[in-house]
Amino acid sequence: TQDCSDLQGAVTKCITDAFQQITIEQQNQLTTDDVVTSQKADPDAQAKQGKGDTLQRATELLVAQCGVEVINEIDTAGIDTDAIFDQVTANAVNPARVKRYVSGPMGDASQCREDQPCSGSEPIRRITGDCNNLQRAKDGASLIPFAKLQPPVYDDGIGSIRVLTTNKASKLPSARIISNKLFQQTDPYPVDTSGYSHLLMQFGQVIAHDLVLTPSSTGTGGAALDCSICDPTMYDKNCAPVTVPTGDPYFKTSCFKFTRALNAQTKVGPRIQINQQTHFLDLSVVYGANLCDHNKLRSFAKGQLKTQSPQGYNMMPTDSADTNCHSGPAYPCTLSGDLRTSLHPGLYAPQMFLLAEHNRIAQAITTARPQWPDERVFQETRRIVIAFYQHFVYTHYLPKILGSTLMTKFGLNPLSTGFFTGYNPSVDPAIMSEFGTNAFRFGHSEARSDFARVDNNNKTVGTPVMLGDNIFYQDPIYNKTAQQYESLGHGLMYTQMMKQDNQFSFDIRNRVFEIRGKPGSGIDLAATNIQRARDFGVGPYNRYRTLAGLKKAVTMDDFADSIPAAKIAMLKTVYTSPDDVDLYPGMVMENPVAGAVVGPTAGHIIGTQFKNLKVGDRFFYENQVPNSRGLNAQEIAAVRAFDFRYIYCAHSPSTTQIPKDIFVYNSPQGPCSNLKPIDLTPFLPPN
Ligand code: HEM
Ligand SMILES: [Ca+2]
Repeated sequence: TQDCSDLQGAVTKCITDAFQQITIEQQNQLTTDDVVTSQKADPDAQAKQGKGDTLQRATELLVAQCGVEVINEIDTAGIDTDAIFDQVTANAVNPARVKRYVSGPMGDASQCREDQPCSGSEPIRRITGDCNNLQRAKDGASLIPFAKLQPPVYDDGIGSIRVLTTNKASKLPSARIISNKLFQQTDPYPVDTSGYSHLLMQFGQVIAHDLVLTPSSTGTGGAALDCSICDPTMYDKNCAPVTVPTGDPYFKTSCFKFTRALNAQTKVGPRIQINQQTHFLDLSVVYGANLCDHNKLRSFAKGQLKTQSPQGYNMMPTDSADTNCHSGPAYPCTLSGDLRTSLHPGLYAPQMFLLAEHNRIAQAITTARPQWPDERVFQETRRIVIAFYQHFVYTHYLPKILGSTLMTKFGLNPLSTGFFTGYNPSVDPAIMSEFGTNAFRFGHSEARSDFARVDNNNKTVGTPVMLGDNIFYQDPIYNKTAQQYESLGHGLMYTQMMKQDNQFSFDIRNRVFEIRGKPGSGIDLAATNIQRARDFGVGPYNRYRTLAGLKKAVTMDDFADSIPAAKIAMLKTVYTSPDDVDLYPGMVMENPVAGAVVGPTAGHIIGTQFKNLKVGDRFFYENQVPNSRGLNAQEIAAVRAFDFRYIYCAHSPSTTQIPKDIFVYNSPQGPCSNLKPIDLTPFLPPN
């Protein structure tokens, strides 16, 4: 072994050994063709994994030899472990294999990235999110690591998934056991008492897909790891399948699949996860977060995004190469800015309406300014659509989720006149691990198993689409007798969502990714949320509730300031110490904040995130940042005057009336003819 006093030598030796070990392990990896995943890593993300895995192993070897303090010593000594990795792998015998490992140069030179240097005068945000921050060009860009509210707590201090209790004396219960005890729905299940519609759930998922996509680890050459193997001696180190107890009410196997988030660390130290979406609220869910995806979506004429019209319906383009798709080729899945659009049929209508409105505006601009080239029309349109979407999220979505107290506390209320002056380039907008893995997954509790199909008059036009039968099946979208996606769009407005609490619909808890006719072939999403937080090293609930002003619990009963006694009693059936309660169950058991959907802890994390997304986004629609092109006074007035409901009327031909508030299921209807398109005059300078 190497002498730890020669740090440089010890690091080099450990990286060399780690590289060798990982290379051999890769040859014995078990991969599979039939894994369906919503978290598929794109090629640029994949290119980072070999380096990440190698450096995690090197860190493990080094710590075993020199103690955990070595990580800090390396930093203090200024040793560039990234460079040592590059040296070591450059000397490796097999250049083809190394290519997959050396992510830095290869990843950055990818054709999918926008590499030109930042210039302060760029009129519109980039597709990849680069250069939003002029001091730190990569802030908020796609493929950049998640931020963290609290440092990660991996069991080994390096990167192993959290399986131990906080005092390390025993093992945490399996996430499925926790779900069985705490997350089952009563029958019938409680609906939301504020009268919110299922569309509030659905729109939340669109926002989630705009903000977060955590790529999963892959096997060699991008193959899917087989993480449904239950024997720990057999599965890859990047698998962490969830143990199913014997006698489980639904699953007959002893585990269900779970793939760890891809490790993109670039130096000796802890494991690091990245976001494949742009972190900003910028409709990357519609436009794509890298140039390769983006270019596939555009027609490159008149500013249009591609569409198609089978059976007379205006639809998104399809992706015949989508390996997740169970219903193709007869009913192909959808191509959009996010690979999860075909996850279930409820997502289609809201995403389609945004795309269709882009095309409507681009057409109007082209008609008014026929001399403008495609690129100019496209980007001007994109700028308008992102602006009214941001306005809608902060005006109509967030206040319902957070309530007025938290909206005010975090400074999230939109202005009705003038400009926001709080842009702060020192704020990192990055999505926080705690937000992506848990807090913003509160919406899973709102999702029903049944997605109603009704017409404009709320009359049934087909049998409800069951979630568990339709994960990555798109045939309901093509069903013309049941009015295609229009009836699902209406159904979302005219049914209640489930209450946001610790009850999850049967399909969310048992049938996500299930293959038709094969009960038990899917996963439990609520349990997966717990496992995902452990995967990221997100610590327990007790570490977070204090941030929201609650006291640190010493006994389980101390949770009484936020959790009702009956639910604390439930927590006691799975956890013995308050320090072990996972963040997700803690949050969904909290009483909601007055006027809010979520409780204080989720509310704190979500509020902090949307604050960072506002003050840390140079292109936020309310900004007038010196030397950056924001909306001018007339433009922002047009955005504020625009009623978002217009897009539900305009792009669903059978819709002639619309609820006063599309997020309130029984709110009075009014005619669509009262709603006007956005006034484009301010966006059309004379030339
Ligand atoms: C029918 C409804 C929904 C289904 C079937 C669904 C399914 C999923 C699945 C399979 C994942 C990946 C889990 C993992 O491997 O870690 C996920 C992640 C996530 N979901 Fe949902 N979801 C739904 C609704 C929602 C809603 C309403 C929200 C928010 C309001 C939401 C927010 C999120 C977030 C933030 C993530 C993390 C994304 C990432 O890290 O890549 N989801 N969801
Ligand atoms: Ca985004």
